Amino acid sequence: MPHFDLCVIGSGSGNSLLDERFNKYKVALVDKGVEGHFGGTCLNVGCIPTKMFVRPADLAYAYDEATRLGVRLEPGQADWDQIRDRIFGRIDAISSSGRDWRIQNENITLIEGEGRFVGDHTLGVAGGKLTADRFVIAAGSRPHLLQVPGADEVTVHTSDTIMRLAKLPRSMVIIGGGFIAAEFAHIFSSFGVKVTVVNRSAALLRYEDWQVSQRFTELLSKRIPVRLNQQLLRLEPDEGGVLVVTTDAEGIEYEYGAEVVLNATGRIPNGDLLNLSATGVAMNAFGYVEVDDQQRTTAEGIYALGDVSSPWQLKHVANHEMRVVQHNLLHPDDPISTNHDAIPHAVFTHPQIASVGATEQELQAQGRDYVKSVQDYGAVAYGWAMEDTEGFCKLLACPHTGVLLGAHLIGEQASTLIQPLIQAMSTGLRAREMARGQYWIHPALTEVVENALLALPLEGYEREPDPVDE
Ligand SMILES: Cc1cc2nc3c(=O)[nH]c(=O)nc-3n(C[C@H](O)[C@H](O)[C@H](O)COP(=O)(O)OP(=O)(O)OC[C@H]3O[C@@H](n4cnc5c(N)ncnc54)[C@H](O)[C@@H]3O)c2cc1C
Ligand SMILES: NC(=O)c1ccc[n+]([C@@H]2O[C@H](COP(=O)([O-])OP(=O)(O)OC[C@H]3O[C@@H](n4cnc5c(N)ncnc54)[C@H](O)[C@@H]3O)[C@@H](O)[C@H]2O)c1
Repeated sequence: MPHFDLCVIGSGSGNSLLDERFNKYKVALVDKGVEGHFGGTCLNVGCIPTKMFVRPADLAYAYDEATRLGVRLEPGQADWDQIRDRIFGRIDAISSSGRDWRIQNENITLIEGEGRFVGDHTLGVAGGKLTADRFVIAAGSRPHLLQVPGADEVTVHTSDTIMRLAKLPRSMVIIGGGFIAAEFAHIFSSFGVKVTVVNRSAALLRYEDWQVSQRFTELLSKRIPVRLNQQLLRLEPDEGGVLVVTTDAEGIEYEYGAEVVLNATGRIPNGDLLNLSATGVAMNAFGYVEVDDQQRTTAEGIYALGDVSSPWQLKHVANHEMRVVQHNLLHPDDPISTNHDAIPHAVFTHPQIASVGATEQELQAQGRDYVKSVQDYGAVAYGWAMEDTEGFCKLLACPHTGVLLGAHLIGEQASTLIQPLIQAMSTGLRAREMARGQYWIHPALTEVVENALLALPLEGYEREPDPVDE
């Protein structure tokens, strides 16, 4: 049985861990692949391809905005084959050169297969077994599969398969109302597909701040049919596609037919498939591998990181945890801890959404003192240029200290505009010092952030009058 200094399970963030500082270690990298590809979710079926589809979708959808601003463009025609092949032509090449590089590394043995613990520090994989002094479990998560009658009898796509469709369908039902549903609803409807979103709860993106969730639900509902409060009953084959059958709270049944169905009902951490108890690694009640602030599991010498142990299920969180594990493996006598404060996220739909810190409903549930401000994009000069009627920046702060508690944006470039607010929350910079301690470029869209900061009704500060002539 081969023995290694270190075994890493998963070629996503786990693969990034193995830089040249690990050259002195004998390493096994075990990976079962995502849809047959090396390199994990983000590269192959996650962040990167989705955003590469969002960009052409934004351009196709810009036709609407251009018309509103007096520019006559032709309605967008998406060349699906060209877009898909351009995106995966680039991504698949990165994945396969990453795999080739690992095969060439003298100190690393790439073992392609599904690993499962069979004993203490012992992994069964590819028909054999290996042992290692240390393990890093970076096994990620997988799409939650629908457990309703008929789900096995029809083709149900997930984010793993939907981006490689052979042709653009005429119609699509998306089941779910979270990140993946929001992003693909924008992508496919911009490309001319008749999309219907069918969601179980009463609002889309319901974990966002309530005002953002409400605004997004309203905006997407103006664009495409959005059906809320729908309990999924069954799936049936239908002429040329699939019939999605649901029921509402009154028990009335509804049928939604489409050429293609996309299941976007969440992701499940992969720890349950690893037989972790064989090596003494515990999972929590939500199915995540239990880790402490140094990313150590309950078993000596075994670390976990990313989606398998992290409820945020975000790539920048997986990367941060990877760097902590990397340091702690290399410097066991001087370990560092993860910092899970002020974790931001963005949803790359239309309009974009970005958020950091607490939502208003969370602050209310915690019974915390807070003040808020909500500034419309349309109230600043760049927002006038855009004739924007949709976007806003909402800030929540401690009324006594001015420390920011949460920031939530919906609108153009929200994922970029939020960065100074993330920095303020990470460094403890207070709202008034942030607003008045630096220049804000005029008339950039960032003025919406400046104005939201100044509009917070903080103790000890008078509200500045709104500028009348800038
Ligand atoms: C459609 C989509 C869009 C996303 N967009 C964003 C975004 O815009 N921004 C963002 O921050 N996050 C986004 N995410 C989330 C992000 O992709 C994940 O949080 C991140 O990739 C998790 O990285 P990881 O290293 O934990 O796991 P992964 O990258 O999933 O790597 C896990 C690897 O382990 C392998 N594996 C699993 N079990 C075993 C086993 N038993 N034996 C051997 N190998 C195994 C898998 O095959 C896989 O290669 C998106 C996710 C999806 C699905
Ligand atoms: N931009 C990003 O950062 C990004 C993009 C995509 C995915 N991700 C990550 O991937 C994770 C998974 O995304 P997701 O959208 O699948 O999950 P999610 O948890 O965001 O949303 C799941 C949705 O499915 C609904 N749902 C669950 N079961 C259902 C059922 N039986 N019938 C109808 N609706 C049902 C839920 O109400 C919810 O709206 C996200 O949590 C996120 O961390 C991130």
